[in-house]
Amino acid sequence: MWQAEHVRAQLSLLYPTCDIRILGMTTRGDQILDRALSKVGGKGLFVKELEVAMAEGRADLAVHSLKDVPMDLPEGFELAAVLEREDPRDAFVSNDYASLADLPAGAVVGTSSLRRQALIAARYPQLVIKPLRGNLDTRLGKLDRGDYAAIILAAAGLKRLGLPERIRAVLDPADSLPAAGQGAMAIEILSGRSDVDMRAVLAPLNHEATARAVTAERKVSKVFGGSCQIPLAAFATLTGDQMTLRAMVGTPDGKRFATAAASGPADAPERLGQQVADLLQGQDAHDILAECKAQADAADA
Ligand SMILES: NCc1[nH]cc(CCC(=O)O)c1CC(=O)O
Repeated sequence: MWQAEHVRAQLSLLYPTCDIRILGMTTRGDQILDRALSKVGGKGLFVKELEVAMAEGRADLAVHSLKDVPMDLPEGFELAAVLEREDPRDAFVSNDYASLADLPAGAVVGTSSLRRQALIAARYPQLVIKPLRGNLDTRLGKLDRGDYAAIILAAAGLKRLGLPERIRAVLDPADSLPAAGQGAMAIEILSGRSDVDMRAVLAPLNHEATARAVTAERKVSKVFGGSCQIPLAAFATLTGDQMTLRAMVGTPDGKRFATAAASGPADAPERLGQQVADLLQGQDAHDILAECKAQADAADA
């Protein structure tokens, strides 16, 4: 809702005579809270209902966290704008400890993200990772109740909701490489409407540097099937007209990783994404993916 309000405010400034209303919606991703997203089957868990609303003419655009948007949208939909990125990093949140390194052996860390789980297990094998789902308030509530010694959240969500003081430490991307698209919002529309050029309407909201970075990141994710079922990270940074992209795939237990990085012209983000994905494939990414599947099957059994 914060994100929708943010877009509405920007559009109101651009188009003061336009009446912009928010149609609040709940998605399957919001409703199913007893399972990790990696275990809830299907793609687009946070976007499908919004697409249905657009297809039925009840909404003209949908505001998403880009991290939750599938790499391939259903036929007839497209992303019209990517907004300037908020902090892309993961945040360490705790009432008692200052950082992951501070936690005693056996301390319980909350996250339902396979990526965060793998990264923590690799660096801090003495910690215990337990699932944590729900919106931000729910997750913070569970921490405050004492269910966890610490939890890991996206810094972007905490900052947007005015809770930056809950961040005890931001995780350095070198230790905890962000998910593709983390911290960025995207606006989705129906393609090819004849009555109004929505792309042109929304173009002023597009942030070109962010759009390029996330295009490279999402390309890596796409090559690996673009799902929440494997620990995958991809993070691009821009310096002038050059882009550097780093990515990793690993196993949920944190025992195996493939990592890769490359730089290239910022105006060819897909090529850079493919290049980094190829570098990952050149390592034992294939084996790692097979092992992810084995670990998921074992966890389900
Ligand atoms: N469905 C999970 C999700 N999707 C986007 C964000 C955070 C906000 C962002 O990345 O823009 C989160 C929560 C989290 O990672 O803690």
